Amino acid sequence: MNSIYKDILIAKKQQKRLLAVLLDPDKLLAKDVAKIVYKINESHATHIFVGGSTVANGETETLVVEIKKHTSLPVVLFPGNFNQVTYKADAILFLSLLSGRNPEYLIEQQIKAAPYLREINLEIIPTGYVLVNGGVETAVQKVSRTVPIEQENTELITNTALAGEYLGKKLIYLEAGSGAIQTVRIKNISSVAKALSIPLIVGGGIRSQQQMQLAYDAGADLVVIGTAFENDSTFFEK
Ligand SMILES: CC(C)=CCC/C(C)=C/CC/C(C)=C/CC/C(C)=C/COP(=O)(O)OP(=O)(O)O
Ligand SMILES: O=P(O)(O)OC[C@@H](O)CO
Ligand SMILES: [Mg+2]
Repeated sequence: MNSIYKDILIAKKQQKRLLAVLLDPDKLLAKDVAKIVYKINESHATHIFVGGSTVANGETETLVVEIKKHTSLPVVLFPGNFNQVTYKADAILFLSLLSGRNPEYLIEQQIKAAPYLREINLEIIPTGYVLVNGGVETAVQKVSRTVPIEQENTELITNTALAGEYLGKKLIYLEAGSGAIQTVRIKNISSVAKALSIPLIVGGGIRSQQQMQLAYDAGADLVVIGTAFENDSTFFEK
């Protein structure tokens, strides 16, 4: 029970760098799953995240089932909506969008998911989700109808993440948004990492090994790669 979070904590303590590949049920065709997951197995990835900002009912479960046929990596839900919850995954990032002021994504979605989560045996990882300006209007921003925090406002970014920890979140996910032009600035990653004692996830717009290294060096415990691998399945071979 709760082994995925425990493993993240152990990795953090041992200063092991974690890497999640984000697979979007909206974009990945069932026929391509085996090939794609094979590439992930061959890479340094430690986790597979599954989720999207806009995913039709049932698509997430179908994809998770297909992924699990081909890997022993933990499959973690990263849902944009409560309709993406499925017991077929290993864990769920139980997100609350702390940077936004839309009650739907602060608490309503979580209330909608609760009765189903009660019935199933899915590891729940309370996660504070902090969206910063990635230089374009990203899908998360559009769907959630919230304003990201400006990257210049390191203090607000840091205090938001810290408030998440004090609220009892087990992880903070610092996000520039999928396909961001500007990744989360190093200054912001390091400021948040210094303030937190819980593990820090960083994602959004990371497109090179160098950007990954910089994020880890600044204090990210887990880096998420979505678009770069979506666009080039040889990304991790480089
Ligand atoms: C806890 C439960 C059940 C749901 C969480 C609901 C919340 C708070 C969501 C946060 C806001 C949100 C819409 C997050 C989306 C996260 C996500 C999966 C982003 C990936 O975006 P893509 O779908 O890859 O965007 P593109 O299609 O533009 O690449
Ligand atoms: O698709 P990219 O830009 O890699 O972003 C990954 C993830 O942080 C999006 O929520
Ligand atoms: Mg994406």
